[in-house]
Amino acid sequence: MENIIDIVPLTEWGLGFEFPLLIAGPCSAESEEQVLATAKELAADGRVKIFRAGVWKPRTRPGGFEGLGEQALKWLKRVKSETGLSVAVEVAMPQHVELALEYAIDVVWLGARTTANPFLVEQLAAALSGANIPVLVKNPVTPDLELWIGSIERLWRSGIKRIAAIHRGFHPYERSRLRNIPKWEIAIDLKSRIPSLPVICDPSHIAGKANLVPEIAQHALDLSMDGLMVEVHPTPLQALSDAMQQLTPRAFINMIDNLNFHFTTSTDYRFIDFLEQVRNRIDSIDQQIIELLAARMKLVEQIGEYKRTNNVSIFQLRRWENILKSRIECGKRLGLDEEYIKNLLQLVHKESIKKQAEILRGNQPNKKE
Ligand SMILES: C=C(O[C@@H]1C=C(C(=O)O)C=C[C@H]1O)C(=O)O
Repeated sequence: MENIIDIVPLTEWGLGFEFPLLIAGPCSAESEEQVLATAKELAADGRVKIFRAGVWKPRTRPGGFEGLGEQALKWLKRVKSETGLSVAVEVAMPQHVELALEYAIDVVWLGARTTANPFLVEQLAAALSGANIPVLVKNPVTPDLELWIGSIERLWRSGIKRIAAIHRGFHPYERSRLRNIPKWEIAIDLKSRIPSLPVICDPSHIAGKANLVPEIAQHALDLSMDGLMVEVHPTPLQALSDAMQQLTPRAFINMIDNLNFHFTTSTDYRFIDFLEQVRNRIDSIDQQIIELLAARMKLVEQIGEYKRTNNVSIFQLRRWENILKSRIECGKRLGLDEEYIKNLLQLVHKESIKKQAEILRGNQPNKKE
């Protein structure tokens, strides 16, 4: 991957954005009244900076409401002039980009199905390259970080420097409490891979149900996400798309009032001192964990040598079951989650099997083949 280091921070996008960036609006633009009423209520509150509305809707199955296209872009132009909000739409084809630019749309986003298609992203990147317009990139439907980064990279290579990612969760296949599996670790990994990239959370698509949206939005803020994109509709249950997950403007404003917006860090010297002291202790514990893992591996190697001499197989089911059971019980007594201990031990066991396999094949452990 090329080093993407020059993405413009949100606050310098020139559209009056503050941190965290709040984007809200209906899933789909359905009528001029619906669009304007929602935008006016959001604008009056003052915290939302971008009004979103889908005008081209890529539907999973044919026959659903596919958006009103150019007609709806005219309404968004009115939103802009009457409320001062910036306006954003999803684009999925180069023709969409052309029309969006013609109607002076301020920001566009690529949807989850588009991000997953490198040919399409390449075409969109070409269509957007001279436009000097910010582009938001939703994660692909599948939990594939490389594909997400690939789309961002394609846009960036075509000269777009105002880019943000939108984390909208991943397809769960089976029914779950949430509509999409968040897999927060992927959003965190993206942030570590491209530190200058703002990552915005879309709690509406992760939650799938209006009453779960605030919980997801709070979690995103707890993880230092740079903004929220939320679906807001004046009468959600009558919405032509995503009826279950949209909030009324009132409910949205209420949610924002009650969210805990954290600072990314603190300049208070007591906080800095405290953090440093505790982090020093964590550093020392991590050092000990690694030393203990190395000592454990030495013993595993001894067993491996002995198994080789005595022609005994590497994997020992009974012993492994006992280890899992006793360590999980021990962890539970100390307040540690069963799944956490299990995952950790599986990692340790996998590595010790690998080491013993090397020994059995006659290779020196640690020696490169
Ligand atoms: C080390 C051994 O070999 C394997 C590795 C184990 C471990 O890492 O603790 C446990 C059981 C075996 O599957 C052993 O037999 O004790």
